Amino acid sequence: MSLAIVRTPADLRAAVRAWKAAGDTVAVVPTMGALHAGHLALVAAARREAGRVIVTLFVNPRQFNNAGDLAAYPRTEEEDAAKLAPLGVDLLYAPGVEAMYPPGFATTISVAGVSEGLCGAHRPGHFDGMATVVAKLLLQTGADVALFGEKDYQQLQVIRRLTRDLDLPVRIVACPTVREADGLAMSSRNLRLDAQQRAAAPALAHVLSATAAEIAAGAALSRLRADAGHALAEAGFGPVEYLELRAEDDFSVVDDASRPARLLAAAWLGDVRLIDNVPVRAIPRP
Ligand SMILES: Nc1ncnc2c1ncn2[C@@H]1O[C@H](COP(=O)(O)OP(=O)(O)OP(=O)(O)O)[C@@H](O)[C@H]1O
Ligand SMILES: CC(C)(CO)[C@@H](O)C(=O)[O-]
Ligand code: BAL
Repeated sequence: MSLAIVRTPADLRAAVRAWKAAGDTVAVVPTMGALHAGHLALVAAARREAGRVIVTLFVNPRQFNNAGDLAAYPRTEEEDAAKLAPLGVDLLYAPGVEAMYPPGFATTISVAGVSEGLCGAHRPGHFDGMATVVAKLLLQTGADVALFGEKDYQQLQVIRRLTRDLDLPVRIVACPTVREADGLAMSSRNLRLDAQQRAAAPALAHVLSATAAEIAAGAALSRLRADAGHALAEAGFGPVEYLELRAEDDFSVVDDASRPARLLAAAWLGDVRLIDNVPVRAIPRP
C-alpha cells in the first residue's frame, strides 16, 4: 500500500479541489513527523470527521527558538509514510522549507493573550512561528476540520483563537493525550531520552496527577508547588520551567479548582524538554 506524497501548495490544492468537486469533506492532521500512537489517534479521529484525510509533515524552522532543538528533531519521513499508508490517509503533504517560505516571505501571525506565559514565556517566538505555519496549512489544505492533540494544550488555545480571529472556515477538534503504559505522554522528543532519562520521564505525569488530585480536593497550587518541584528533582529531572494552573474557559491564571482548570508543566530531562498537562475538576463536597 503506498501513500500519495505532495510537496507543493499547487499540487495540494489540485488534489483538494478534485475531492471537493466530488462533494467530499476534508480533515487535516498537522504534524512535524516522527509519528507515534498519539498522531495515529488524531488520524483515526480525522477519518471519523471527514471523507478525505490529509496528514501534513513539516518540521517548521520558524517555531524552534533553539537551533540545537531544530537540528536534533527526528526526521523519519519514510517510516512515517509507511505508518500512515494502511490507515486510510488520502495524502501526505510534506513541503520543503522553500515551498513553505519562498524567498521574500515576510508575514508573521502573532496571537496575543493565550500565547503569553507558559511555553510562550520560555520559547520566545515559538507561538508566532507555530501560528504562522498553522494558518498557512489550514489555508493551503482548505480543510473543513483540523485535529490537534491536548498534549500541546497551550498550542490548542492559540490555534482556536487564531481561527476565530481570522474567520478561518475550519472546525478545530481536540483529541486527548495518548500515553505510554507508564503514563508518559507520547512525544516525538521522547526518542531523544537515554535509558535512564526514559525511566525517569513518567514522573512528570505522576507528579501532575498527584498535584491535580490535591487541588481537586481543595488545596491551592501555590502551597503544592515546592513539593512538586522536589518530587521531580528526586526523580532525576533538571529545571522545572513552569507548573501552572489555568482556567479552561478563558485560560487565565488560577490557584485552585473553583473553576474547571488545567494543570500544565514543562521540565527538562538532560537536554530534552518535556511538557504535559492534566484536567483538574473540584471534587463536589457532600
Ligand atoms: N501524546 C499525544 N497524544 C495526542 N496528541 C498528540 C500527542 N503528541 C502529539 N500530539 C499531537 O500531534 C500533533 C503533532 O504534534 P508533533 O508532530 O509536534 O508531535 P509531538 O510528539 O508533540 O512532538 P514534540 O516532540 O514536538 O512535542 C499536535 O496536534 C500534537 O498536539
Ligand atoms: C501544529 C504543528 C504541526 C505546527 O508546526 C506543530 O506545532 C505540532 O506538531 O504540534
Ligand atoms: N508539539 C509542539 C511543537 C513544538 O514543540 O515545536
